[in-house]
Amino acid sequence: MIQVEKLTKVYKTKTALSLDNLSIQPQEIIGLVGNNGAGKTTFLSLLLDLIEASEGKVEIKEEDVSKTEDWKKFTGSFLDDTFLVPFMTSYEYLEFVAKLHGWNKGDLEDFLEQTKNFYGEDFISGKKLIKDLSKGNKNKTGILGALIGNPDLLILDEPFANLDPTSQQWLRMKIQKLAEEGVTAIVSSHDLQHVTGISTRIVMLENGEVVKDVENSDSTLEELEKYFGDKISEDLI
Ligand SMILES: Nc1ncnc2c1ncn2[C@@H]1O[C@H](COP(=O)(O)OP(=O)(O)OP(=O)(O)O)[C@@H](O)[C@H]1O
Repeated sequence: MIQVEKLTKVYKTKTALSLDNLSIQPQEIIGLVGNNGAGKTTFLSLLLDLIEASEGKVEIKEEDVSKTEDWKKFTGSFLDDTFLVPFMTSYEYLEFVAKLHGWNKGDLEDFLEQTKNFYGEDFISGKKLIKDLSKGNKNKTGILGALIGNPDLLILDEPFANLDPTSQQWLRMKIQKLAEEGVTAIVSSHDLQHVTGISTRIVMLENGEVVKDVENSDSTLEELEKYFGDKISEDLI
């Protein structure tokens, strides 16, 4: 599904990302982990051609993302608020995204019925503009937008942040169900419980490099907690 070749992003003198080769197969759920500044968002932004690589390339279904547009039709993503339109209501935004995917009003209504356990509180049909929503409801709007169009590839940056417990659970179940149906997902998260709860594979970044790339197993959560915990010096607490 995704092939990354010698991908580098340098900001002035800072190398934010330096990946050798990385292949992601269909139906994998990649959990992307790493401390603040590790390069997760930079990686996801390069996958989505939102920033220009200093070197190397990303191919999605054998198409160079920086040279073609076709991959955008089957890729759903939400990285941050910049994906949203602040002066629209959530419904207007989702209607706009639905139209881009060729959905009619009925398709959108069916989708909103299907996802109502996720957005729970009925902010979708309210008059509040996106700019005035809570962080969690902004995130819900963006995640719903990423799911519209039945993507083959789903890319989400910190999707569990600011979500209520019901929405977090729903999203975990949804991502796993989508993978069973053939979707490939890349999900970055600082929440090790969530990320190990859904992923088939964990990719860990540190200083822009892959320092761990392992199949997710019963022991992975404990190993990750130890890895990150070991960075703490007890005498500095
Ligand atoms: N536009 C930019 N200009 C300069 N440096 C940047 C820019 N964007 C990111 N960086 C730097 O690149 C490095 C990787 O940042 P990135 O946002 O990808 O990390 P991250 O793993 O997503 O972090 P977090 O968990 O805090 O979201 C950091 O050192 C960051 O300061």
